[in-house]
Amino acid sequence: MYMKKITDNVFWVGKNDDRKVPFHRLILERGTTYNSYLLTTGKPTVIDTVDIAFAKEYVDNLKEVIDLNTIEYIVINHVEPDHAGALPALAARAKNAKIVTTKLSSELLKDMFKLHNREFIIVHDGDRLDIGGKILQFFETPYLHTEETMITYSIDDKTLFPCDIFSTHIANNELFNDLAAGEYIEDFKVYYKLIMGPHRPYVREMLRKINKLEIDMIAPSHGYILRENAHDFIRMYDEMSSLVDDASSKKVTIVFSTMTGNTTKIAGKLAEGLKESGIEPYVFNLKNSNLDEVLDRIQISDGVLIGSSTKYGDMVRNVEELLQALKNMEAKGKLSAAFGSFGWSGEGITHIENYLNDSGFTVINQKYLILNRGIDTPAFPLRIKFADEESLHTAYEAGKIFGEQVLTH
Ligand SMILES: Cc1cc2nc3c(=O)[nH]c(=O)nc-3n(C[C@H](O)[C@H](O)[C@H](O)COP(=O)(O)O)c2cc1C
Repeated sequence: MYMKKITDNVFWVGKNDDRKVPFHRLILERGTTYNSYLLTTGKPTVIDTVDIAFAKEYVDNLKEVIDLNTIEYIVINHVEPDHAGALPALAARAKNAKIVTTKLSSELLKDMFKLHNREFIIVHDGDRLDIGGKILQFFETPYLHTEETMITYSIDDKTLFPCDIFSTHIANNELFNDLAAGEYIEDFKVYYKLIMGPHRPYVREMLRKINKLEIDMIAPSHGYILRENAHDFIRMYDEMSSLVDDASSKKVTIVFSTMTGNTTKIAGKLAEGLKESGIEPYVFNLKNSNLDEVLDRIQISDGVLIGSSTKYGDMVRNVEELLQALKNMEAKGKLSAAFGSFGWSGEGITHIENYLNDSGFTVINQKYLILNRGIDTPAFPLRIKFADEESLHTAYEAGKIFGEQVLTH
């Protein structure tokens, strides 16, 4: 009863959780499943585990269907404890198993579950692993749903094990989408919107990777296994991640002041990042711009980036004049962020951010990005020490992130 066949030598060994599950400040009203898979090949392999709350039950069940000492590999696609939570319990019993995962994931798992003495196999995009009768291939899919995430593809079964991607939070015993007792497409879309939507560019990247694969079945970590019309679900992700808004209709203004040109370079990189996300920004160096013209432009913008280098613990004077003037503007709904070059303390950038907050702009900073995208990125306020090449690249990335926020706001 416990182990359910998916396809040749591939079994579901997960947990159906029909409680109202608290998760990411939501209550999953229809419950969920934690789908773990056992591949009974020459080198038996487990793909993902179950929620940490069910670790003991999971291992007790699994040992009834396989000698845990024979498990060769435990593939971990994503470290969150609703997937990897039973790893320590399983690894303690499956003593010969090597843990197959990405480099970042291995570091997180070691720290989170004290697995420092365990053998890991680190895989990179496109790497393959022979599990004795089947070949698995791995693809890094960062930020879907967190930075370390990857997906596993069984070449022989034409089956994708994408972990959170293509999941649905619905407790069920039917297992397959063609057997679903009730409606599930809406929940599938809601899941996308909440978990994948904030990482839209990464969804596009993932789709480019899997489009090259032959896929008959998608076996995610939550909800139904999609064996009927698997491609319809890929198409839905494609549609939902395509921008509804025309990027060219979104307006972003970059305004800055500089003493020796370093902040000019940062503004240039931000502009490049914005262009990459599809937005052509207006860029003003305050030294040779008309303030009224700058204000008019900000008035019609969806987002504004304001920068200054730090001069004697402050921003450059004309930036403060601009910020004073912005206090009278209807800023509600506009996104904004601060940036600038500094030498040792960088107070100017913090002063700019304070002004933006006080004026009613929605300020993009680490707190905003953690709460809205679930990632701990320090993209903004963008503080660059002088202007070396490496840190200028972070400005380019920050430009892309800002663009994405504007496009999806
Ligand atoms: C007159 C002067 C005052 C400065 N004061 C500070 C300061 O108080 N704190 C700081 O972090 N950097 C300070 N710096 C360093 C600059 O912020 C740093 O060189 C920065 O890269 C300059 O960027 P910019 O070329 O865009 O003006 C100062 C530099 C100058 C020339």
